[in-house]
Amino acid sequence: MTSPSSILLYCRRGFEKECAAEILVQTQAAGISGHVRAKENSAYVVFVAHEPEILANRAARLRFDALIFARQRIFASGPLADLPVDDRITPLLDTAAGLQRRYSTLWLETADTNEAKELAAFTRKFERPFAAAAAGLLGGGPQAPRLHVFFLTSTAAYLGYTLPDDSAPWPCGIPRLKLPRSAPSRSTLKLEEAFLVFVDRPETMLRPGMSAVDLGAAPGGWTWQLVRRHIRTTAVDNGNLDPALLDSGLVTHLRTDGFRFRPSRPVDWLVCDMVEQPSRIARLVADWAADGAFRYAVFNLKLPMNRRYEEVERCRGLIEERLAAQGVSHRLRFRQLYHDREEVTGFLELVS
Ligand SMILES: C[S@@+](CC[C@H](N)C(=O)[O-])C[C@H]1O[C@@H](n2cnc3c(N)ncnc32)[C@H](O)[C@@H]1O
Repeated sequence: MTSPSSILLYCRRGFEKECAAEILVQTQAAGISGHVRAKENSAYVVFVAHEPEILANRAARLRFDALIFARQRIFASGPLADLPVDDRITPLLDTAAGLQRRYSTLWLETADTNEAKELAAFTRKFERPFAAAAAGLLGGGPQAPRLHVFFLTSTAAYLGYTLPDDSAPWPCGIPRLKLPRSAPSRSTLKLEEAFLVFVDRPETMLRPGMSAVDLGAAPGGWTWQLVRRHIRTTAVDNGNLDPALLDSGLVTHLRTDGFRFRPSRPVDWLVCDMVEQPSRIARLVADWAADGAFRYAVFNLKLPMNRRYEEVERCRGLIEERLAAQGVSHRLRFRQLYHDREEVTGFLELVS
């Protein structure tokens, strides 16, 4: 078998620098030396390992969940350039057979840019003959690695694999969510995606009858997601809420300052989408957590234009430091969701 030479990461267009910085930090911590190729606005980044065997041996130390800006992370070979137009299949199959014995499924992908999307017609046409030729390699069962071919052009591609329990479960790392007709804002998709990404035990973590506070709730897209799950919600915002939410009987609207409000009793969920300095939001969440005022929190950090990775790490540090001082066990993660723009979403779970 051949070791993958690279780590291919998909990210939001314009966030290549952040994605590159974090994979360098993560690989360095794991003792994997290499360099990064990141072209501005390409929506992907490649970490090239100087010694592929070391990458293969230490890959398990690189948890996908720990990355913030990567939508997907693939252990890859390539790029395979100059694929012959009359037979792209043979070199791709040879490379796939060298990396893993069997795969569960095949995903043909491109970067999330308008230019790359023009390749979609090509990949759609190529998929069927390629899948037929790869049949012997596919069918490895749901836990087997997924085979990814990431086309840069119709004759150049990276080829690699993801492990189902340590990667994003969607092609291109993008969950295709439909905006529900009755939701009061597009923002609703951010919380829906956050639940998909962070909530690993929905039956216990999102139960009907639970309680929540939504800070910066108007017009109500996040509250809508909570109400949909029959969670009693205190929605805090000076702005107006969609009247249909109030009619649900599950929502109390308070026109007050989200930085001053505190519930009289701990709630199950704190969600927060106020437009404010990230460190101010991080301190607020840390304050609530230090008092045990929630079990789970989802909060959005609007990022400044510069030093975005550093800013998220600073916010992480603020929360970690505070909770360490209080001796509060917890799980803290950040992810730039597909529905996030110049922002990332945090998730904090207090562990009893
Ligand atoms: C991005 S919007 C929230 C959208 C909402 N999550 C949704 O899905 O419809 C930000 C909201 O935060 C509110 N906000 C900003 N600062 C606030 C504060 N200090 N207290 C309460 N609400 C605040 C604004 O009034 C605004 O409605």
